[in-house]
Amino acid sequence: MYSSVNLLRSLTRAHKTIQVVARNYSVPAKQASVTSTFVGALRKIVGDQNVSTSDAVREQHGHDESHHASSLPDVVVFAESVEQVSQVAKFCNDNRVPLIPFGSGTGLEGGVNALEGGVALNMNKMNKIVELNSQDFDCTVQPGVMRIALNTFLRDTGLWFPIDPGADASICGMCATSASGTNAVRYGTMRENVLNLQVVLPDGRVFDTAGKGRRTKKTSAGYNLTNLFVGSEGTLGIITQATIRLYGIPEKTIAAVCHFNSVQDAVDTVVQILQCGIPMAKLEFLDDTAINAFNKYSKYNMTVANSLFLEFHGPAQGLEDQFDAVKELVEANNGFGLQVASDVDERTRLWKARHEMVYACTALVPGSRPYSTDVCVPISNLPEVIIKTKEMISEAGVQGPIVGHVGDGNFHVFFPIDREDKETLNKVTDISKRMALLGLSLNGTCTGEHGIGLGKRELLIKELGEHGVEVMKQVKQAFDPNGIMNPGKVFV
Ligand SMILES: Cc1cc2c(cc1C)N(C[C@H](O)[C@H](O)[C@H](O)COP(=O)(O)OP(=O)(O)OC[C@H]1O[C@@H](n3cnc4c(N)ncnc43)[C@H](O)[C@@H]1O)c1[nH]c(=O)[nH]c(=O)c1N2
Ligand SMILES: CC(C)CC(=O)C(=O)O
Ligand SMILES: [Mn+2]
Repeated sequence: MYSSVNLLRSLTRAHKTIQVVARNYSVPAKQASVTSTFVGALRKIVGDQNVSTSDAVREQHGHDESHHASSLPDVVVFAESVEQVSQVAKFCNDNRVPLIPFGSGTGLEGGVNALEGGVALNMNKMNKIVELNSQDFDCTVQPGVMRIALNTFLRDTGLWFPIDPGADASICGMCATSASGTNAVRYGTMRENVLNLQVVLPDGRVFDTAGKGRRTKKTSAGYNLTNLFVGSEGTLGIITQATIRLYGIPEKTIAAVCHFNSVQDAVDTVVQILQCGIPMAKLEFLDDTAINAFNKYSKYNMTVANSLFLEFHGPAQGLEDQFDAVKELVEANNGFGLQVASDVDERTRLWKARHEMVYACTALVPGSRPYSTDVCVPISNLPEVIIKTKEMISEAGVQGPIVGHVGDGNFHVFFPIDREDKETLNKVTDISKRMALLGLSLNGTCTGEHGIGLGKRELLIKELGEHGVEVMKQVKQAFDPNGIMNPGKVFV
């Protein structure tokens, strides 16, 4: 094990030595193929039962939930301990074989697709909750712990972990993609909620990004290595443990929906709610097309219009006042049909249906897969991007329901795509690119929460500029000089 300070020193040294070569950085080609000898050696490290070369298992690990075509790893390894992860990483590194960390495969940008083959590393067997510090509002989990299992475990403690990408993803996979979801407007994203990460580097070194055992809410101790790994998409190292923040389960929750004739009115309402300092837990936008898909798939009969789904969290006393203030703002902006979810079951049903929107949208085109977009802009620019996006969708004559984490200025179009339908695929790819460029021209980002993966590598250059990407590549070179970690992702 290495201390973080040693690691920082070695990175600084590495940085000095790579200054010249980094400009010519490119992911080195795979130098060794995965031979039976190589697989045999992996079996020795993790045991026979934890290595699979079967087609079914490789297929399961060669894709995520996105539209990107599968690319299968040569072999799948199931690790049972950090020591095994370290040995597997070092062995792949020594043999220059690609290593792709696999969480639960729910990503939306092709993050786990094994573009150059190699080893998919599945850590689902490492699924212990290592430590719960309820008085400090934090807990530490292994990489196989899933967010729903964590919240089930926490329920009786009065605490919860609010970051909620619709899918039941692994917490460490959520760290790797810097995930968020519907609660980010109140509780932040993974970036604000990770206190420490245990990481295995490709050369087998193990270190804790904030120092072993540290779990403070704040620190000014040097570079923020924790946030370097949040959003690193498996390209720097393997996250084998995460220490995350927890929150008290709110005493009372109110969910509500309301409707608007224009996108501008809906967004103005949201901006005014935030300006009033009302601490909303969820502020979600669904356009009329999305409500239509929502009604069909989840058997609702909601008014088909641009809509806001809202949720309030807080002490019972005072929450009704917050609701009344929001009601006034909705009405002042020509909103209508404000309705509260009648009970807990109805509230759960509403949010389940919202999280299942991706399936509601793919149900519009039988046999399709979702092609999702993820533009995020400063909220005042949101109406312009959404309105222009709706024009692009309608001009192209494709289906494209829109949902948005509007309180964060983040929205998605879910295009249901039949991959054989090349004409629609081309149109959608074109709209998706134009939307992202429009977002970038309005001070936004091409991805608020799904990551760069495969689909947004060119856009990353436009977003950060040549020097920004070059610096990122230098960081990558320092951690992963042989380019074995998830090659072909993030960078072109
Ligand atoms: C229906 C639905 C709805 C949503 C979403 C998905 C789906 C299917 N998502 C996407 C979600 O964020 C994403 O699925 C998870 O963050 C990824 O977690 P997995 O465990 O599935 O990682 P997955 O296995 O998909 O891997 C994702 C990336 O992380 C890397 N990785 C995984 N585990 C790692 C580890 N231990 N160490 C290092 N690298 C690792 C992988 O190599 C890959 O590059 C989302 N997201 C969001 O932010 N907001 C949302 O609203 C939604 N909504
Ligand atoms: C398929 C995605 C667009 C899912 C997502 O991020 C969401 O529903 O908010
Ligand atoms: Mn989302």
